[in-house]
Amino acid sequence: MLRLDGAGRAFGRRPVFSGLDLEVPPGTRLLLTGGNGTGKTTLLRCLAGTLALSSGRATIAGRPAGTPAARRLVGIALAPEQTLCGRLSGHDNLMLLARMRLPAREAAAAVARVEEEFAIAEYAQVPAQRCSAGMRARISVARALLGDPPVLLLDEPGRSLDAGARAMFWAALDRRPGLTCVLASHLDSDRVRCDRTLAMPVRR
Ligand SMILES: Nc1ncnc2c1ncn2[C@@H]1O[C@H](COP(=O)(O)OP(=O)(O)OP(=O)(O)O)[C@@H](O)[C@H]1O
Repeated sequence: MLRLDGAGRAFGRRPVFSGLDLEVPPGTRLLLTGGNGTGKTTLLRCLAGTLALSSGRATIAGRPAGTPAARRLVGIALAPEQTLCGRLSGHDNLMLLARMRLPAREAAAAVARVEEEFAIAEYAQVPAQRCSAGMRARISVARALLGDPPVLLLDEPGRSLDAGARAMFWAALDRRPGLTCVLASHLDSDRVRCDRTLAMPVRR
């Protein structure tokens, strides 16, 4: 479902990773681990297509990462507390993406479903800029699931979530067994929820 062939990314002359080969079969949950600055976010951004690789190739179901065909297959929550439109309510943030991803007649039902899954309803009408970091993270992760994309890319989804919200997150993933998921996390509790681990190498 997701593939890297000799993938590398550098900033200036400084490589973050290089020569990375990876194959993630459909339905796999891959955990990215590694200390601060080892390149987890950079790799996720290259898979999402918001950052280009410096070398090699990344594909989503055979489509080059970043192309419209690949982006349509991917749900993204890369900075879960920061990527909402602050002036819009959580509900309107969700509706905005639902309308882009789904036929108009399906958008409201899809939003209602994720609002229920993440218990968002009670603050769904509050502007996102007045929500707490954890509330915004819930909305962002819920948003990534809209339209049931086959691939999910998540950067530390549990960082701001309380224990209950983390349980909701994993339950939502368990309800979607075919989903291919790559997530970066520093939490030991996430390791047992994933099938495979990729430890980003430390560079000096
Ligand atoms: N836009 C950028 N310009 C220059 N260097 C960058 C840029 N973005 C990231 N880097 C560098 O790339 C390296 C990897 O950063 P990245 O954010 O991918 O690490 P990470 O593993 O996600 O870290 P953390 O666990 O702290 O979130 C770091 O050395 C960082 O300074």
